[in-house]
Amino acid sequence: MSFIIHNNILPSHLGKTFVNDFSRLKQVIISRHNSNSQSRWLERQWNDHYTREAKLQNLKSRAAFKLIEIDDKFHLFNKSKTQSILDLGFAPGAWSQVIKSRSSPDSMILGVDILPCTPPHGVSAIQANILSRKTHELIRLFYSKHFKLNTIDKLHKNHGYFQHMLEEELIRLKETETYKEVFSSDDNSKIIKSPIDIILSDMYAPWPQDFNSKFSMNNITNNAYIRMANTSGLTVRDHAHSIDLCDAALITAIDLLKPKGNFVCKLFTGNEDKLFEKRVRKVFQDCYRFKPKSSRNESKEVYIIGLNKNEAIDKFDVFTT
Ligand SMILES: C[S@@+](CC[C@H](N)C(=O)[O-])C[C@H]1O[C@@H](n2cnc3c(N)ncnc32)[C@H](O)[C@@H]1O
Repeated sequence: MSFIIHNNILPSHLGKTFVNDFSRLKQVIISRHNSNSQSRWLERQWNDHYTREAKLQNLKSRAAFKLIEIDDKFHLFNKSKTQSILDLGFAPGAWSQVIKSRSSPDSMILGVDILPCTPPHGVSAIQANILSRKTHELIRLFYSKHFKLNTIDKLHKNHGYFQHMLEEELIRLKETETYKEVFSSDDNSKIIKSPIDIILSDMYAPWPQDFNSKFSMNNITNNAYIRMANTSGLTVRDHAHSIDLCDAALITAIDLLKPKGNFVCKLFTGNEDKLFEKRVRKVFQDCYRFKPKSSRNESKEVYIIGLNKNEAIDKFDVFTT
């Protein structure tokens, strides 16, 4: 079914080519970028141990090592247990690669990103904005085994589904007898209200788009981003934007995570981060703040880990006190 998208990992010869041509490529690329800040950024990337290691291991980005460190410490993924795992802001897909390699083959892994991106092999993906309530409904549908979405339409098998297509699909689904039977039935056992074991969010400013892609100037994508990035002053904006996305991830966890489920959320620190941590403490029995070694010292990012979601949560209480 085309709602589930598979792609293939880079052919292994690409890794070898990368190593052989490494120095030459470095010179060419750095010399093409005149501005000091661009050159400094590129220089840092080339010299960074984790960036090089990610290339060698065919990982989509160095972000993979942050999740590896988080999992080594908090033991989220289980190879011998089927888990439902949601990766928010999954593009370009390094975390999804780690999740896939550390979880059981039967686990259901869904990536959600506002940008179009083909997920790693064995991972499913939708292109949608997590700030939209409809996205939550679609995620719930995905994990509900009662539905097989889009069995015929293969139009977007390489790029995922755009939000409006998913919404059209949802409207169409609501008319079907199966939907009415499951979601309007008094038999609660059929409804999987909170189907997910682990929710991870590494969301932040959209990953640069592939400008050769026909989707690169897609308005649906860019409008949503512009709406979110509406504060002034860079550090303040980074923090405010990050808190908005963290709250969106926390609401997703309140709505869709099973009791005892676990949560990981990237946060750019600032004057509101203690408040966010306080909110996480109301939802989970245990809450930790973790800075992986692979996260650069100069970066303001930290990861908030919520373990063992509480049974009953009063959303109003979480967000008002
Ligand atoms: C730092 S990247 C994630 C990297 C990813 N964890 C990996 O390992 O490859 C942050 C992602 O969050 C996504 N994002 C930002 N806002 C979003 C939103 N409102 N809904 C869904 N995804 C969003 C961006 O498009 C971007 O791809």
